[in-house]
Amino acid sequence: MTKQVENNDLPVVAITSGEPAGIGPDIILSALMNQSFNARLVVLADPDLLHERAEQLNLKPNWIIVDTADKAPIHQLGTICLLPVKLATTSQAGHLDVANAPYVLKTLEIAGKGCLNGEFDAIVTPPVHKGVLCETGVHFSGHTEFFQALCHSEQVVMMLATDAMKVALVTTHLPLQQVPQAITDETLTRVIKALNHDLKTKFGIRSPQILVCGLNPHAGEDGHLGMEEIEVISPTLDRLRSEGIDLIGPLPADTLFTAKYLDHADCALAMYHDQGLPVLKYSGFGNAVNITLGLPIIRTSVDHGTAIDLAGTGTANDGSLKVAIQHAINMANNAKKHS
Ligand SMILES: NC(=O)c1ccc[n+]([C@@H]2O[C@H](COP(=O)([O-])OP(=O)(O)OC[C@H]3O[C@@H](n4cnc5c(N)ncnc54)[C@H](O)[C@@H]3O)[C@@H](O)[C@H]2O)c1
Ligand SMILES: N[C@H](C(=O)O)[C@H](O)COP(=O)(O)O
Repeated sequence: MTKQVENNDLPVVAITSGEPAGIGPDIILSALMNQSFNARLVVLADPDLLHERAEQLNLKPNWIIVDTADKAPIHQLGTICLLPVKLATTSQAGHLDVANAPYVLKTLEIAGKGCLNGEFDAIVTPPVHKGVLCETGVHFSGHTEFFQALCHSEQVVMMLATDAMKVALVTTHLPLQQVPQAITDETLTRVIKALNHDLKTKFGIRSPQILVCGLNPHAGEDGHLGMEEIEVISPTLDRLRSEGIDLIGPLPADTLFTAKYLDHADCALAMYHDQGLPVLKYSGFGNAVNITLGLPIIRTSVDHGTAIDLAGTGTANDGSLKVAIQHAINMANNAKKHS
């Protein structure tokens, strides 16, 4: 009886399979066989895909198949609990096939809707291949934007985190050419408010200090190297400071990511994807988590892509997936405590 109560108290975490031809299946198998998690983990995948990849990698997990998430047991080392979703066609490691794009999207949809209706407490997403999903004719920018649309969230924020630093982005998967127009007072305000809110609520930081990058080299060099800092970023930061948010910047991005600043702040906010993420990945690739802030649900992911070149070889590092699963569990436990 006691056991039953404990079981039901633990969060149910959906883990999607990601791109079936990539390393998603490999790292799911390896992470769940090598680390135990105090949660009920449900992998949304085609059982044949996982069985075949396990065979290819010479792994022999104990399989549990459930038809509903509530039947998922507490994770045990070496056990994989599957909620079946059928592939459209057999998938071969290392060979992308657009025919399986609807399968990938289906797993995300089941996870997202299941989280919204309370079936799952959190979602962890191994990597998808954006290019092959776009080949269906429907543009797919990333999980971040997919779950934003699914949850009808006005503003989401992509944040990647290691033990050493957190880096959030104002714009996400946007062509570089479109970035300057996207840095508006309205967007910056929404992003900073969502970031500040979630640093408090999801990370328990009472008064977060956020370092904000400039957009241009040397934060515009007093307008000689670009006007966005003077015309948009500084006035927005000044207004938000007057509302009580602890913001430093805009700082030149090339020196913001140094101990002098990072040691005293809680998060860095970069204006675009490749301004912030290379620094984070250089410092912690393989051990970072990607968290979508601003959603009504909990969603974490890995810090790497599909690594098609490594699928089925047994050489993919599962470190980031383990971190992503643990973060999802922590956040779900935290949310349960405060609900
Ligand atoms: N969370 C996600 O869904 C996610 C994240 C990043 C990239 N992607 C997508 O993945 C696809 C491929 O992207 P990419 O080639 O730019 O990046 P990638 O991360 O797949 O590969 C970059 C390099 O890192 C290596 N690598 C990646 N993950 C590794 C791991 N776990 N262990 C060891 N080595 C690893 C690869 O072999 C490759 O050399 C793209 O479609 C991209 O959009 C998805
Ligand atoms: N920008 C992420 C990264 O570089 O790691 C990655 O593309 C995943 O993004 P989504 O979580 O939106 O799929």
